[in-house]
Amino acid sequence: MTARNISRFWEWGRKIICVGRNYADHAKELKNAIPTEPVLFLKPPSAYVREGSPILVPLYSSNLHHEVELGVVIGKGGTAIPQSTAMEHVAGYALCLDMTARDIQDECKSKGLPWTLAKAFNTSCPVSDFIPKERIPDPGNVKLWLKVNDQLRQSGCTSQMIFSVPYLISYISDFISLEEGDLILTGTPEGVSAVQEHDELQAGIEDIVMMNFKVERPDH
Ligand SMILES: O=C([O-])CC(=O)C(=O)O
Ligand SMILES: [Mg+2]
Repeated sequence: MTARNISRFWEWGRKIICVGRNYADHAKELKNAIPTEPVLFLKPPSAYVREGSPILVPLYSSNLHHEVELGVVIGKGGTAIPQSTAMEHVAGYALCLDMTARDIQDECKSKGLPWTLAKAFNTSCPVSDFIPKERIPDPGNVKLWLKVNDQLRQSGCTSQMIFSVPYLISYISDFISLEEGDLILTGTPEGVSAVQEHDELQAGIEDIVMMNFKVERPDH
C-alpha cells in the first residue's frame, strides 16, 4: 500500500466539521442571531467533489446556495487541544464550498429537525487543491471570493470571522476528537445566493488558489 498523502486528504475518508454563522453579516442576511458559541454540523466524506466533476443539485431542492469558506486541514489529531498549541495541529488549508439546499434547511429549521439533507448530500463539499500551511501564514486575514457566471457574489475576509481558527480547533476538539485528515469548514461571509443547472462557479483565496465547478442536475 502506498503511504497516504495529506495533500489528498479528501481521499482519506475522514470527517468534515462545519462551523455555521461565523460571520455576522452572513448571520444577519439569513436573519439568524449572532452566535455566542460556534454552531457545528457535519458532512460525510462522500460529500467531497473535486474540480473536473460537477456539483449536483439534489433532486429534492429548488434553492441550492453556494457558501465559500476557508477549510482547515488537520495534520495532527487531538482531544481538548488548547488554543495556544492549536496551530500545531494544522497541516494546511483548502478553499471549500459548503453547498446548501436552502429550502430544505429552512424547512428543517422551522420543524426543529437536523440539517443533514440540506448540507450533507453528495457533492455538497467541493474542495480546491491542498494549500500547505506556509502559504497562509495568518488564516485570520485572507480574502475569499466567489463568482457565478463571472459575476462576483461573495467577497469577504477571514478577519471578519467571529471565532478564530485556533479557537475553533480548541472548541471542537473538546467534544469531537480531531484526527489527521479531518477538515474544518470555518463558515461563510455574506452574499450567499442560488445557483442553477449549467451555472459556472469560480472561487479563490487571493492569488493563492482558484477553482472552477459546474452545476448539473443528476440524471437519476
Ligand atoms: O448559513 C448556514 O447555513 C450556516 C453556515 O453554514 C455558515 O454560516 O457558513
Ligand atoms: Mg457554511
